[in-house]
Amino acid sequence: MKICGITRLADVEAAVAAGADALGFVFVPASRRSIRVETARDLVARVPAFVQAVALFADPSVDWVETVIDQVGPDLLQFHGSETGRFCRQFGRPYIKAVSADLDDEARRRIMQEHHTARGFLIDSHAVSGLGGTGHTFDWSRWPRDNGRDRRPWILAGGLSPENVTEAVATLSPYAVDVSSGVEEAPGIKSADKIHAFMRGVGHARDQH
Ligand SMILES: O=C(O)c1ccccc1NCC(=O)[C@H](O)[C@H](O)COP(=O)(O)O
Repeated sequence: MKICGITRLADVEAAVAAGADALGFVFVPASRRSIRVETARDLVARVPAFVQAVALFADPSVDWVETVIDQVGPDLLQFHGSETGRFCRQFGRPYIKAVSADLDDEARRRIMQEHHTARGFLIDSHAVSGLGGTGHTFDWSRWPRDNGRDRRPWILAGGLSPENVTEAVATLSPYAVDVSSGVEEAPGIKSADKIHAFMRGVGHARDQH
């Protein structure tokens, strides 16, 4: 379970207390959840062992990614734009790639081949436009069923909330879920109550399994 778009220490603490596996920090200047490098560095320093700090980008410059790596020290990179595999690999860091749920099987397979070192793929509503964190669900019948022989994980994102996450996990059995808008009071301002409700929702789906 990843909680994305964190900007405050209180939200780091709430997500960790609720049992999040990963926390996302948005380094996309145009985003309403964009965080300053100095703030992110302080927050990441408070992330406990075994919880991953994830740095999000959308078509960044090489310099920007290197600055974030050097100054923030994320565990994982997440790319939301049209970055090539070569671009993402050059940093020598584990990364995941966001993929639009609108893509057909062939286009998605091409991206998976191109990103042959990616550690996983985030299936999201608007990734193809380089955007994310919109709070929009996609048609879950678009969820990819056939991974072929590629065993890398698919992460479900896009419009998840405490209200729909149980059904989403029970229906699609994703490797992980990623949420931002659905646990917020305002962009970048999370709600501890919603985070806990979201985690309970995931737990209900596991109980049904
Ligand atoms: O959050 C943003 O503003 C953002 C901007 C540009 C690229 C990605 C962005 N966020 C990605 C995410 O928060 C999540 O990985 C995912 O898209 C889920 O978002 P949501 O639909 O709000 O739950």
